[in-house]
Amino acid sequence: MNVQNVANVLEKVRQTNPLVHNITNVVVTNFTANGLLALGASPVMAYAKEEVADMAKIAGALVLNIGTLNETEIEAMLIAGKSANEHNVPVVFDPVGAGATPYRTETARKLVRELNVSIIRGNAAEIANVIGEQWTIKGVDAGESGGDVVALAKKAAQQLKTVVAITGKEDVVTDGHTTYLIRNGHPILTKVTGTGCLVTSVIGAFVAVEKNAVHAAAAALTYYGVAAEIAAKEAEGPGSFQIAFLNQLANIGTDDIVRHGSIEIV
Ligand SMILES: Nc1ncnc2c1ncn2[C@@H]1O[C@H](COP(=O)(O)OP(=O)(O)OP(=O)(O)O)[C@@H](O)[C@H]1O
Ligand SMILES: Cc1ncsc1CCO
Ligand SMILES: [Mg+2]
Repeated sequence: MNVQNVANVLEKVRQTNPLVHNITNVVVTNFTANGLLALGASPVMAYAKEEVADMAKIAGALVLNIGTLNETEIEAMLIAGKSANEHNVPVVFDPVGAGATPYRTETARKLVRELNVSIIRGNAAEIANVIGEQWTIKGVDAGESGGDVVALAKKAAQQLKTVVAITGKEDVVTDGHTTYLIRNGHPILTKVTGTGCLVTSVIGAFVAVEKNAVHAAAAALTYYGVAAEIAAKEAEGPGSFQIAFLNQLANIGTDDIVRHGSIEIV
C-alpha cells in the first residue's frame, strides 16, 4: 500500500458510493452522515431491532460505536452484527470510552467476543482497555503518552484476531503481521467532537470497496489525515476547521494524496 494505492481506493469509494450502516452515538450522528456524504459514501443510521438485520445485510459495511450506549442499542448492535457476519458484510467497531466505566469496557469486550469484527479503531487508551493492558493517559491525546503504540496495536490484533487501527499523533494499522504507520493529520482534529468516530465510519466506507482490511484502514486514515492538514491551513479555529474539513473530505483527490500522504510499513 503506497500513496497511489490510497488514492485508488478513494476513487473506488467515490465511484461506487457504498452504503455504510452506522449504529453510532447521539453526539456525532449528523457529523458522521455529513462526513460520509462528503467522502462520496452513502450513510444510513438505523437502530430499531426490527430492521437492523435487514439494513446490515444490504450495506457495504456496518459500523458500531458505543459512544452513548444503552441496553436497547447494544441488543440492536448484536442483531445487526450477526446479520452482517452471515452476509459477509465487514463490521468496523469503535470502542468509544472503553476503560472509562466498567459497563463500557465489558460491552466492548462482549461485542468483539460475540461478533466477527473486521477492524477495531480507537485511540491507544481504548484499545489497551479492550485487551486489559495498562495505558497511562496524559492529556487529551493518549497516543502521546509515551507507550509503544505499535507494540500495543500488534498485541491487540493478535489477541482479538482482527485488524487494529490506533489513532493519535501518528496512526498505526496492523493485522499483527503487516503494520502501517501513517504520519498525517493535525492536532486541531482533537478540538472537534466526533473526528475519531467519523474516521471509524470512513474506514467502513473504505473496507466496503477494499476487502483487504489492513489496506482499507491504512488508506482511509491517510486520506483523512491529508484532508485535515489541508483544511487546517484555511481554518481560524475549531468552528471553521469543522466546515473546511468537510469541504476537503469532498475536494481532495489523487494529487493531494500523492503529494502529502505519509504511509510506510514498519
Ligand atoms: N496530535 C495529533 N496530531 C495529528 N493528528 C491527530 C492528533 N491526534 C489525533 N489526530 C487525528 O485525529 C483523528 C481522530 O483520532 P483520535 O485519536 O483523536 O480519535 P478519538 O480519540 O477516538 O477521538 P474522539 O473520540 O474525540 O472522536 C485521527 O485521524 C488522528 O490521526
Ligand atoms: C462527547 C462524547 N460523549 C460520548 S460520545 C462523544 C463523542 C466523541 O466520541
Ligand atoms: Mg473516539
